[in-house]
Amino acid sequence: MVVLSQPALEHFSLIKACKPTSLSCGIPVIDLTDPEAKNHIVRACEEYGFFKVVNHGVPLEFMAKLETEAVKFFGLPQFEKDKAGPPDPFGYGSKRIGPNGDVGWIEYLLLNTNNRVTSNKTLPIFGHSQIFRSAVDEYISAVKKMAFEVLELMADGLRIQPRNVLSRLLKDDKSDSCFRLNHYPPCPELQALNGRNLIGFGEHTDPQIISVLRSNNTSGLQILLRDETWATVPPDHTSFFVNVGDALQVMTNGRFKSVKHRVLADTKKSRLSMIYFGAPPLNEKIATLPKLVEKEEESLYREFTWCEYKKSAYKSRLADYRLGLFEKTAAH
Ligand SMILES: C=C1C[C@]23C[C@@]1(O)CC[C@H]2[C@@]12CC[C@H](O)[C@@](C)(C(=O)O1)[C@H]2[C@@H]3C(=O)O
Ligand SMILES: O=C(O)CCC(=O)C(=O)O
Ligand SMILES: [Fe+2]
Repeated sequence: MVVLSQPALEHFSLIKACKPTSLSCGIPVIDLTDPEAKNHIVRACEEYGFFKVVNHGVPLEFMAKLETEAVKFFGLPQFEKDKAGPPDPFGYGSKRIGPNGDVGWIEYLLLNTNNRVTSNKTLPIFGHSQIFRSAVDEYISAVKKMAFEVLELMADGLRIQPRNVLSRLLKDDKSDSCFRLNHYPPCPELQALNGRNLIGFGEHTDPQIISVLRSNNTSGLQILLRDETWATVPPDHTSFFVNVGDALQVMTNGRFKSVKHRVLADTKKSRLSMIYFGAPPLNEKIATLPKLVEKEEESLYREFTWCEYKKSAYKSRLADYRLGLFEKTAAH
């Protein structure tokens, strides 16, 4: 990522620094080995749409290996990284997020989680390093397994059967899940911008079912609480953070809320994050789970396919409320 002089920062979103609450004690922590995990997960999804996962079973070695390889990739000369772009839909991107004018202090790699060979960007990304490719594969398969377990515990907690009602969507060979590596370089120029913060990744909800995030020990991630205040999530490089996505909000008829989140840039330290976005197959219908409504009419959302939702999401700006178009009360 090319480092910019201070006037160039004007192109990026700056926000008035507010004192965010630190949620160190408040964020729900789910221990996957706790027999009560299923109930804690449901409560966390209802109250925050977000939780931290410990005792997750993913080897720390997989996380560390992928982090090392990603740092190497983002450390390559700009012209090398650009060979792997643009991210349409997969590949390397810098500063621009999505197709509709959003920008951030970020560079990233977007990858699919199935059939990675189909992309002609694969060579510039992995051509130099089989180690990077296998670190990505190893990490994704371990995190997927953990995501399936979280979704099965969620179904148990919601008392829905079969317990794979959610996990089967991510397990499907045609699942449209994707994977993202984000690098937020330090931004020393920020120090001069008194009382302002630079946006690394603007506020948004994730469109998928769940997102599973792991980062290095640099802070930056914030979530929006029910009282509309931003809370800083203390980083923990050994744990995972799970977001409820829009599709899960619909499947639970709004009982679980997709969490609004954003990332602020740091003056001195790089942030590196890796996120698995668990999505259903493109042709899958997204609708409230029958066990969670008495009659279909009680569903707040009309039925749609993941493909329809995704198309609509990619026409929106990051901060837009994307589910609005799919609410039954919406005029369309
Ligand atoms: C502005 C956009 C970027 C995004 C596609 C979108 O039009 C709206 C949703 C954005 C988001 C957020 C979660 C994931 O990071 C992502 C890959 C996704 O599926 O939806 C991004 C999209 C992106 O960066 O292309
Ligand atoms: O990089 C992060 O910490 C979060 C990024 C994010 O929310 C996303 O990629 O959707
Ligand atoms: Fe996100």
